[in-house]
Amino acid sequence: MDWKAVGTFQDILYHRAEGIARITINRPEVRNAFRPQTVNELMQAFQQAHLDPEIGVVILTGAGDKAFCSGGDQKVRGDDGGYHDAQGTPHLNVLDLQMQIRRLPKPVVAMVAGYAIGGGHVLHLVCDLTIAADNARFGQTGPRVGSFDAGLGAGLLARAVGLKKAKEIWFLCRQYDAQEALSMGLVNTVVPLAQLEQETLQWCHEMLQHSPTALRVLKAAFNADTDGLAGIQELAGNATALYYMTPEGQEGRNAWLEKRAPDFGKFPRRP
Ligand SMILES: CC(C)(COP(=O)(O)OP(=O)(O)OC[C@H]1O[C@@H](n2cnc3c(N)ncnc32)[C@H](O)[C@@H]1OP(=O)(O)O)[C@@H](O)C(=O)NCCC(=O)NCCSC(=O)CCC(=O)c1ccccc1C(=O)O
Repeated sequence: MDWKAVGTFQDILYHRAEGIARITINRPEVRNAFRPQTVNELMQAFQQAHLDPEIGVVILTGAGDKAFCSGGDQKVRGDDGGYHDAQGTPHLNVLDLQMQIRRLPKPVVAMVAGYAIGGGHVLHLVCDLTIAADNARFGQTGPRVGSFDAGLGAGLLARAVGLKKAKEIWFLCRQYDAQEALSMGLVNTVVPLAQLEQETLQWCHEMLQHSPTALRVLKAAFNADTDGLAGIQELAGNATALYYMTPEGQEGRNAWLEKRAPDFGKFPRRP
């Protein structure tokens, strides 16, 4: 793959090639923990991938082979309700990033080598697919380090692995290896570390062969019940976009622009 770097970031890397965007958390010295700067840059990169018509699939990964992401950077966690940015302002913006990944109308694949822990574990969870290296380790640490994600981190985990297992993961704060993660339905496949990128790209290329609209609507459908009315809004937005592409939808707009009554009678009432 002839990856091309895009943009200038401090905490992440953004590459694109052959219809795939690869977004890398680039703080290996702290096992790719995220601070507000990291989350802001991730949100910029995901927005770029969202708007880029040449991108059909997005990979989220971490730099190096020791960690995908170790969650919120505990060294900048303040006492005032969040993680401090360079100005000392507290943030909890990883929740916006989680929703942005879910609302991005293209498949997002977590490519996990090493630790996916704490908020980093939730990040892989909110991705559509997870390809794990055989050295991957998964777990939540919140109750041990004075934190919890009672939103998607709890609810989505329960949907993925079942309620009892999700409670075990959160209440005991154990770590699980890649094979255990596979057997509980937390990841899609496990491959030797040396084959991680190749395997992930293979999955991406397979998805790129398929109808982008079908993948887009399916993703919205899979998220709709978990996200409640906001999920239905996302799913329904696809219906509106498709309706705008029909002569029937266009007749309403054209009639209004032409200052005449719309003629919807010519459109069939399909059974
Ligand atoms: C990940 C480990 C298991 C890796 O262990 P190991 O390989 O032995 O490496 P270490 O020697 O421990 O670490 C190397 C180096 O990295 C630093 N580091 C590791 N993780 C972090 C981190 N999360 N923050 C800051 N720094 C980190 C470590 O200190 C070392 O550096 P030194 O200079 O040598 O000290 C292990 O490292 C580990 O267990 N890490 C901590 C995992 C953890 O507990 N993460 C935080 C969980 S809480 C969270 O993620 C918040 C989620 C959240 O953001 C959120 C949740 C709900 C609502 C809102 C929000 C929100 O928006 O904030």
